[in-house]
Amino acid sequence: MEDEGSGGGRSRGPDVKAVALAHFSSPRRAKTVRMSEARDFIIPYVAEVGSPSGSTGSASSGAARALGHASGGDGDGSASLSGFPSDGAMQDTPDYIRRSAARHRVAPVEFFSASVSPPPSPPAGLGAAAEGMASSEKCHAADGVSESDEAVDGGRSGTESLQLEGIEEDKSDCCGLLKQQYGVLLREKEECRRLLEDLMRENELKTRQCREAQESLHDLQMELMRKSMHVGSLASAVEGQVKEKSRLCQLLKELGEKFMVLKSEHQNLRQESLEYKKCVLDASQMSATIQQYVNQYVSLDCEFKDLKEKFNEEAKERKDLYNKIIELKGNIRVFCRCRPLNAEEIAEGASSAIDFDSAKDGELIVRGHVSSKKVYKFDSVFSPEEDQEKVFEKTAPYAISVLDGFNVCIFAYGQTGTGKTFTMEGIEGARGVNYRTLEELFRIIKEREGTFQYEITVSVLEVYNEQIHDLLLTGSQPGATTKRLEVRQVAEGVHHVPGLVEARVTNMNEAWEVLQTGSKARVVGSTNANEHSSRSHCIHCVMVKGENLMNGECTKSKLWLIDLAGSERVAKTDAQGERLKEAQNINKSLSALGDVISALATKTPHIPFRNSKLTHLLQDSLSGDSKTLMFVQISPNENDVGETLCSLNFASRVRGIELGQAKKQVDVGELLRYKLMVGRAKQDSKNKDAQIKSMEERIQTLEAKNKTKDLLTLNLQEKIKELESQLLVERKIARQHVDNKIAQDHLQKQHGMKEDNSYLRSPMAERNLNSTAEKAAAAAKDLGISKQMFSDSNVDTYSFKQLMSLGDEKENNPKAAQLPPTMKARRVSLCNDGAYQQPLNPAMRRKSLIPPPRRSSLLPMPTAKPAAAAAPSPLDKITENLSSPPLCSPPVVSIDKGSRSKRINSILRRSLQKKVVIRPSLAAQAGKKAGAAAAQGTDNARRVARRVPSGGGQRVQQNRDKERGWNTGTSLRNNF
Ligand SMILES: Nc1ncnc2c1ncn2[C@@H]1O[C@H](COP(=O)(O)OP(=O)(O)OP(=O)(O)O)[C@@H](O)[C@H]1O
Repeated sequence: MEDEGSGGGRSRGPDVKAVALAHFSSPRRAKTVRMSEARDFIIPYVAEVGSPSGSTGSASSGAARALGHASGGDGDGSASLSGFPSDGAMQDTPDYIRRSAARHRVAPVEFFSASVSPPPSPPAGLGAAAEGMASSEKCHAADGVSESDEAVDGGRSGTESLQLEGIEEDKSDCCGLLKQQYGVLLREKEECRRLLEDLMRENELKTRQCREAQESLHDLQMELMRKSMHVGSLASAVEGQVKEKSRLCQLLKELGEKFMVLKSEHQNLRQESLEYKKCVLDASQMSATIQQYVNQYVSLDCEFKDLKEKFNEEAKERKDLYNKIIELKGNIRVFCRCRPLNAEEIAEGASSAIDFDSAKDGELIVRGHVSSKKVYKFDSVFSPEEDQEKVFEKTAPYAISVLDGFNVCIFAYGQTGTGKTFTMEGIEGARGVNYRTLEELFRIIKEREGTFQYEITVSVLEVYNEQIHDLLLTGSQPGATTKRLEVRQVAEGVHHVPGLVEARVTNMNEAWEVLQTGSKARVVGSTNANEHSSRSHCIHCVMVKGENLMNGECTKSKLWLIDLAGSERVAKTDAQGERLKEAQNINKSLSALGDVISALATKTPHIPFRNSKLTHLLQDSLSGDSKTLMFVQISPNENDVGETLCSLNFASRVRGIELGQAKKQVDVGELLRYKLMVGRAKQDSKNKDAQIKSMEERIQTLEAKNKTKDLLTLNLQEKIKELESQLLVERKIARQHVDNKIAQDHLQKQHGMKEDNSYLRSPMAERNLNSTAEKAAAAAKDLGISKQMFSDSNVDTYSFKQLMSLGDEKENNPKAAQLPPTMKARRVSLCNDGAYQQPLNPAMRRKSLIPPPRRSSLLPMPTAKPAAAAAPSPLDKITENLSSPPLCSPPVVSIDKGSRSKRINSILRRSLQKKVVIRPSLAAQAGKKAGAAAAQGTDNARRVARRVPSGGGQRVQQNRDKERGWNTGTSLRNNF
C-alpha cells in the first residue's frame, strides 16, 4: 500500500485529489461510492501530500509527529489527525475507516510535500538545514509559527547564521510561499475535515445499516440453517413419503394387478356367461326342437300306430279273405296239367283223349272208349299249350302263404313221364314251380324288406326205396348209399328230419345252386316210359323264418316242393330188377299216400301217415295245418287213358279232402323274442323319456347356472366397485397417514430443535441472545420460524400434491413409478423465487393435518399463540427490511431480494439434491466436523461450515474473511 502511494501518488496526486474533492463535493456521488474507492481516494491523497521525494523518511516522520502534535494528538506516533476519530472512538467504526485513518497517520510529510512543487535543489551542505527548516516549518505549520521560530533559533549557531543571512531573503520568500501554501492546505484540511466528518456520519449510518444488515444476515443465516434443517427433515420426510409412496404405488400396482386379474376373470365370466346364455338359447332352441321332434315323434308314433293297426287289420283282413277264398276253394287244391304229346307219340299217331274246352272252368273231359266221357273238375286245368308261367300264376299265392307263416306243400303226382319233373323243376328256359316259387319268395322278401325279416334254408332229400337221403351231403353220389335219415316229431304237429342239411340261402342264385345240387344227386333211371325217369321222391324243404319287424311277430313255416316218383304199371313198363324194386317201392308209397288221402277224405280217425316215409314226411302238410297243392299230371295220349283216369280219380279224392283251416305257424321262441323286443322297446321308450327328462333338467340346470353366473357377474361388478371405492379410501387414508406422519415429524423436529437450540446457535447468536430482550426476540423468532416451518409444510403439501400427482401419473403410467430417486426428489421443489409457487392447476385438497398452502409462508399460523402471532417477530422485521431495501444500502452488502433468494434457493437446492440431512441432535457434531474440515482447508468442509455456522463457525467465518481478503485480525461480525 505504501508502494502504491509512493509510486502512483506522485504522478497523479493532483488529479486524484481533484477527483476526490469532486467526489466529496458531490453528495450524490458519495452515496454510491464504494468503500474501496474511498480508500483509494484517501491513500493517494495522503501519498501526494507525504511523498515529495523518495528520501524523506525522517522528515516525514518528523512532520508526522508535528502534525500529530498540531492535531492535538497524544504524540505517541499513532495519534490521528485532527478530525479523525481516535482508536477508542473508532471502536465502533468500520474497519476500513480505521484502516484509512491509520494510513492517514503515516503520511503527513508526503501530504505536504506532494502539494508543493519541488524546491530548487539546495547545496549539499544545506540539505540538513533544509530538512530542519522544512521540519521546523512543518512543525510550525502544525504547532504554530512561534514554536517553529524557536526551533530554528535554537538550532542556529553563530557561524552559520552569517552564512545563512544571505539566504534569509530567500527563506522569507520561501516561508511566505510556504505560508501561502500552508493556508491553502489548511483550507483544504478544513474541507477534508468536513468531508471526513460527513464521511464519518455517513460511515456511522452505514455502520448502523451494516449492523442491521449483519443482524438480518445473521437472522437469514439462522433462517437458512433452520430451513436447511427443515429441508433436511423435509428431504427425510420426502424420502419417507417416497418410500411410502413407492409402497403405496406397489400396493396400488398389486391392487391394479388384482383388479386386472379380477377384471380378466370378470371378462372371462362375462364371456362364459354369454356363452352360457348362448348355450341356454341353443339349449332352449334345442329343447324346443326336441319338444317339437318329440311332439312330431308322438304324433308320428300315434299315426304310425294307427297305420300299423290299420295295416295289421288290412293284412289280417286280406289273409282272412284269402284264406276264406282258399277255404272256399278247398283246403287241398288240385291243379291238373296235361303234357303235350311228345314227338314219339305223335309219330305213333296217338291222339289226345283229353278235352280242354272247359279247362278255364277247371273242368276237363277224358274221352274214353267209344262214347264214354268223364268230366273232372279241378281247381285249375292246364292244357298242354299252357306254359310254365301260366301254371305258376296260380301257384304264386302259395309262396305268399309260406311267407305269411303257413306251411305249404306243393307236390306233383301222376303217371311216369307225364311231366311232373317238368312242372316242378322245369327245364332251362322253362323253369318250374320250384324255381319260380323260390324266386317269388325272394321277390316278396325284398318287397317286405324293412317290415319283415326272413331267414330261408333249403334242404334237399329223397325217398328212395323207402329210405330218406340227404341230397346235399358232400360226396353223395347218385344212387349211392348215404346216411339214413328218419322223420321225427319234434313238437306237437311238427315233424322234422334230424340231421338234414339245411343250406341257408339269401338269394335266388344260391337257392338255385342248392336246388341244382340236390337235383343232380337225385336217382334217375331210364325206363320204357321215360328216358330220365325219376326213381325216387324228390323233396325240397324250404324253411322260412319270418319276423314281422312292425309287430315282432315271428313265424316258422315250411314249403314242401315234392316231385313224386311216377306211378307206373310194372307190366307196361316191363321193369325188372332194380327198376322193378324201385317201382314197387314207388307204388307202395303212392299207395300209402292214397290211403292217407282216403282216410283224410273219409275223416277216418286214424290217418296212416307212417305207412310210408313219404306220408310220414307229408303228415304236417296233410293233417290240416298246411296249405296243399297237388299237380296232377296227365298224359293226353289216348293209350294212357287208364292211368290218366286213375290219376284224375285220385286227384278228385284229394280235392275232396277237407283238411280244415290252416293254422299260422307262429314261432313260440320268436314270441318270446317278441316279448323281449316289446320290453326293450318299452325300456327304450322309458330311456328316451328319461333322456328327455334329463335334457329338460339339464336345460333347467343350465338356466339356473346361467342365472347364478349372472348373479356372480353382478356380485363381481359390485365387488369391483367396492374394491375401487376401498382403493380410493385406502389412498386417502394412506395420504392422510403420510400427512400425519410428516406433521408429527415436523412437530418432533421442532421440539428437538428447541431442545437442541443451544447446539444449533452460533456463538454470535448465543452472544446476542444473552440479553433478555434478545432471548425474547429469539424465542419470537423461533416461533416465527416454527410458524414458517408449519407454513413451509405447505410446501410439503404442495410437494405431496405433486407426489400425489406423480402417484396419479404412476397409476396411469406405471413406468413413472420407476423413476430414479433423484428424479423423485427433484419433484419436491422448495426453492422458488420469492413466495412459494402455486401449482398451475392445483388439485383438490385432500384431508391432511397440514394446513393448506398460502402465498406467504411467513404469515402466522392460525394455531399459533395469538400474542406471538400479533407481535411482529424479528423475521417479520427482516422481511420488512428485505421487502423494503434501505435508502442507502451499503455497496458491498447491497444484495437485492432476488439475488438473496436465489442464493438461498441455490443453497437449499444443493442441500436437497445432495440430501444433506442435518438433524438437530447432530448439528453440534456437524459443526465440529465443519470446523475440523475448515481447518484442513477442504472445499467440502468449507461448504459444510457455510451451512452449519455453529461451534466452529467463528473459525470458519475467519477463514472466509481470509478468503475474501479481509486481513483484519478481528471481524466486524464478532461485534454482532
Ligand atoms: N307240358 C309239357 N310241355 C312240353 N314237354 C313236356 C311237358 N310235360 C312233359 N314234357 C316232356 O315229357 C318228358 C317227360 O317228362 P318228365 O320227365 O317230366 O316226366 P315224369 O313224370 O317226371 O317222369 P318220371 O316219373 O318217370 O320221372 C320230358 O322230356 C319233358 O320234356
